[in-house]
Amino acid sequence: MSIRVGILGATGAVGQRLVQLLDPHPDFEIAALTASEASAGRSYRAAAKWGLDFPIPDSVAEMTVRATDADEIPDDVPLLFSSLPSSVGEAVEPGLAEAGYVVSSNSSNARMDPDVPLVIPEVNADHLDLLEVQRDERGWDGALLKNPNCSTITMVPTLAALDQFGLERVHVSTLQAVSGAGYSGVTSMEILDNAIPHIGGEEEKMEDESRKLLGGFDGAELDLHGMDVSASCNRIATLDGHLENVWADTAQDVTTESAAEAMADYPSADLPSSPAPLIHTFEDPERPQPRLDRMLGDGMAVSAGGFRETPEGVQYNCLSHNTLRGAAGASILNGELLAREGYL
Ligand SMILES: NC(=O)C1=CN([C@@H]2O[C@H](COP(=O)(O)OP(=O)(O)OC[C@H]3O[C@@H](n4cnc5c(N)ncnc54)[C@H](OP(=O)(O)O)[C@@H]3O)[C@@H](O)[C@H]2O)C=CC1
Ligand SMILES: N[C@@H](CC(=O)OP(=O)(O)O)C(=O)O
Repeated sequence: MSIRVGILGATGAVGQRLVQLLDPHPDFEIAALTASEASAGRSYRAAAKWGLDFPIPDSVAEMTVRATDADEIPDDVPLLFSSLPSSVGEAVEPGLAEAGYVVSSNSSNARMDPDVPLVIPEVNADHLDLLEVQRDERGWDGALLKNPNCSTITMVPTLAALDQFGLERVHVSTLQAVSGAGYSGVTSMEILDNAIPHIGGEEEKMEDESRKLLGGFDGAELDLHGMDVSASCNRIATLDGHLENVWADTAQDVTTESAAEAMADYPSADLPSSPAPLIHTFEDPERPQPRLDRMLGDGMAVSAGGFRETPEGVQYNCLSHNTLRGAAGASILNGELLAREGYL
């Protein structure tokens, strides 16, 4: 039987991707859509400025958008996917968890809170049990689970594959698509014929979140991974797909072949939205590219190529679809994990 789910921030860039991935989904059925007060009471068709290259699914087009408020969401909708602006997420997500909803959130608030699991199911599914600590500490019937930032999600599976060589330092420079800034984030006058060498807060998120994701969990507390991470984030004029240049310094010697093999062999998760293989590796040094490779694994795979040995480790490029694997698909994968592990 499918689980009834809600989408918070359903009219936005990520909310629309959630609609796309949930219509249909083997485990979930869309039962509620929320957005701001300006959209509440309108049909989804009228409220959403639909930006995907296929029609709004019939199942949601005439659904009435609700305000993002616990009183507006039916009690028989146990799981909420949240893609709200982080300031709104910060204001409403704890109240929803306290009211008994399990919230699988893509928004950046609370990602580094010590009792909030930050999860990529293929990398650190064991961190999910931090929810027991969260429920004990906060007295919640519901729960709050986060997926990481889209640039972090692109890089971390490749780092998880390399950690067998002893990761010590990581440098990363990103080339991020405009969809990452949301529909109103970057104007055409700012980005066409241009590149913007800074994305506010993004560097710090990559540096902190990757250490939490690759950290250890002993059943009570999380330890951050000991590697140093240094990031430089750049916006370029692609629509979807974040490309990243990574330098990984390792304690043990790593060859281009062993790095590529570790990534190609890195396992996917036994969940409906986890692609196999998780990481596509290319021998062609000109791949991966955003336009050619962002839809690998239905937009849920990571790809990597351009492997080169360096004096300290290995350098390579990696890519994933920022609004699918990096946002909506990441929250849904976490929802699938919550269902499998009995949290719903
Ligand atoms: N785009 C991306 O690639 C990624 C985005 N994210 C994160 O996901 C979240 C959403 O991003 P994105 O979809 O791009 O943003 P958008 O601006 O496109 O959408 C924001 C959504 O939140 C709703 N909203 C805005 N203000 C309020 C409010 N006060 N109360 C309730 N709902 C509100 C909007 O509703 P309305 O239409 O009514 O205004 C809309 O549904 C953000 O936290 C972002 O940082 C994370 C990773 C990647
Ligand atoms: N900042 C990212 C997208 C994003 O919203 O990230 P976060 O989920 O950490 O707020 C980008 O610009 O591509």
